[in-house]
Amino acid sequence: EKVEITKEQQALVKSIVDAYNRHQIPQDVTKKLLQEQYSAEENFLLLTEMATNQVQVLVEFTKNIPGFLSLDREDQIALLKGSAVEAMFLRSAQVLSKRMPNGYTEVLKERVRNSGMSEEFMTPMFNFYKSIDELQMVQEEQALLTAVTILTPDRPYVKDYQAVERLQETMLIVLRKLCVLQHPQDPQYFARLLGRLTELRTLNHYHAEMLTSWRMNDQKFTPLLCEIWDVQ
Ligand SMILES: CC(C)c1onc(-c2c(Cl)cccc2Cl)c1COc1ccc2cc(-c3cccc(C(=O)O)c3)sc2c1
Repeated sequence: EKVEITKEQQALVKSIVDAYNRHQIPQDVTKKLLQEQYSAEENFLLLTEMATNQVQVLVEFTKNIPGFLSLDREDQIALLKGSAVEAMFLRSAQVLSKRMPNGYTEVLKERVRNSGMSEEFMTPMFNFYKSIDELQMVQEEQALLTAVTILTPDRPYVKDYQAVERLQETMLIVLRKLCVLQHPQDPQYFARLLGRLTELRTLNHYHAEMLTSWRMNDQKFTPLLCEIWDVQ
């Protein structure tokens, strides 16, 4: 059937993509990834700094998702806490995708591989990065997929499930249309995109274990990360 994006859907995509591009980790922070020496301690510190900055970026992006600020305040917090790790996997996946000649791909991969993280998390993590890279998402899809991830209604402690579901539904309808228009040769593209969200959920589980294994070696996180990940 002829897929058409309505005027208000176009406006929705524009506001989300603009927010996605407007809120990024400042260059003077990310360029440290290129400059600092390589040691497990230094790599862990840098990744901690990046994650902390990324959470701040994520909060600003989320506030620009139409309808988010009209949700119950406590639900807003529950959605951010529940989706932070998944949103950061999506963001770091974009940075690691070879398609973006951003100069960070190799150094970030190197630092993640040597940051005191145990081997058992590397495999699922880098499999995810590979599966995201294969999708070759355009920025509209990346921005909308991040919004869809944040607006996942079944996060712990969400009270008004329906309100969140309605917002997510709106995003999914637009995302599906974009996928059909952007990848006419691949009718399964949208389904594959949603499959990545399922994979992200499993990474959440690995990440929780990663945090405890890091804490065992008494690695320090920042107050913001402790807050959002309920550690320490
Ligand atoms: C606390 C820390 C040790 C940690 O614990 N788990 C994870 C994690 C790891 Cl390993 C992998 C996935 C998810 C998480 Cl959450 C991390 C590091 O998380 C991050 C989070 C976001 C970003 C964005 C970056 C980035 C670089 C260049 C450019 C840009 C850019 O946006 O331009 C972004 S690096 C980076 C590192």
